[in-house]
Amino acid sequence: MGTKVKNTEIPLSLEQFHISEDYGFILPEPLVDLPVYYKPWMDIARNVPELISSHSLRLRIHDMALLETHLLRTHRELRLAHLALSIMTMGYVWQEGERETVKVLPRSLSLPFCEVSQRLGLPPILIHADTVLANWKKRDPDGPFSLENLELLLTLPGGGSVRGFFLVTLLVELAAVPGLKSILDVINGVQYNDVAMVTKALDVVSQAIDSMKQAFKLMHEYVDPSIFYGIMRIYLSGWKDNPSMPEGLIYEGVQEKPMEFSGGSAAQSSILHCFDELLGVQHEGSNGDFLKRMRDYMPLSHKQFIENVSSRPSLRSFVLQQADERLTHTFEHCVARLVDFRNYHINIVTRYITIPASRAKQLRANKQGLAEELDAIRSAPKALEERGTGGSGIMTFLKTVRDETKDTSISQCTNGNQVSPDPSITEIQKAASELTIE
Ligand code: HEM
Repeated sequence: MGTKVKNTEIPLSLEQFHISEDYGFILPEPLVDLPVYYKPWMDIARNVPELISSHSLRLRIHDMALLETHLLRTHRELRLAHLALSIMTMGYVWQEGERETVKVLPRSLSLPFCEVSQRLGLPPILIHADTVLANWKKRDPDGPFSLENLELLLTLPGGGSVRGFFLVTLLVELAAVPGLKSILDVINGVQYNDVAMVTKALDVVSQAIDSMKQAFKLMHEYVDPSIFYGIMRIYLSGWKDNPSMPEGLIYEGVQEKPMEFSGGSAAQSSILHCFDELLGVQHEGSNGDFLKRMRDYMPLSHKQFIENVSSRPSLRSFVLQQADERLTHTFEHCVARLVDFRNYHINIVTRYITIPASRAKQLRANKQGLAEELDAIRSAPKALEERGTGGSGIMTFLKTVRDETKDTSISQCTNGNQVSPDPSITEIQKAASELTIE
């Protein structure tokens, strides 16, 4: 079973890593407001889209008072403060698009943002744990956890598509919760040599990955690709490996040297990292480095949970050792579901980034198209055409990560576990190839 035998005596619980039994990595019932002293932040943070469209957000932030952070006491207060400061920061930096970026984040934002971030162990930039995990409330508190009954606390330019993007991702996180809980049973089952327990728990993980894909499908209904590409994406972008901010950003009053941070991306979601570690998926080279780095953009206790799962005895070795037909089949099925999820993700990325990027190039070259479409695409950042908001070169990265997942299969998918492409996927890929993507 290799060299990874550590931690075997310590029973693992979600609670010790601040992971909720009901909500997983989602912050349960985030606060909707901060103590009244922080009204100047919340007044601006609640109006970021309007202030950007009137080009007055930067002015408002220059006039904003420098507030102390010691009155923020609880974890949930700190999370809401991080969300509010991150939304203001992204708006401040990208207010005028990629052409007129700033070099310095003023001290009224940079000082409290860095203090709050330090207390949370998070970077001072917008992250998945802000916009998705801690940015929701139920309209009717007794109603269901459904898109119709959910609202964002704070938002960015892009209207209903921003709401759809963050809330659909939230539903994907929620769909993962039974799988997350079953990770503990898999680990215990391996520890006690209980093949039936491992098989049953792995089955739940597979079902959870399927439910995540079902939730993911809502993206098509709630998020418009041209709004996502042309308006929203830039506000999620960071200042690391970003050609439009090659030097990074100076956080005034914190340090004179510019700092570099990746932008917000669901690559910072802890859930797929957990499933990868459980199944033994190995991400090598620069892709592996990028994914590892994304763990520094997660709440510390979630990162520690992933590391703990990774330090447990190898499930894959256990499956090979046991040579139990049902267990092997269940393991293979689980790997195939994860490959299928990543294929679906690749196709979403094709629809929301690759196709609009290709269209943008065409429009720029021909200067022909519908006025509305031209407008949206013109404001789209050129620097992000080939890159993800986290800074990765998108397609090669995503396909390699998908292929590394396939490589975890014991039989290399030779007996009926192949992942058949979704019909909608084939259509999207056909449409994409007709647009001659480079
Ligand atoms: C319109 C919807 C989405 C788009 C356009 C999109 C785009 C991207 C891009 C461009 C990357 C490359 C990394 C980067 O530089 O940011 C990425 C990575 C990733 N995204 Fe998404 N994403 C979407 C939704 C989601 C959702 C809902 C999830 C699920 C929680 C997700 C999970 C991931 C993961 C885990 C990675 C890392 C690569 C991997 O492990 O396969 N994404 N995404």
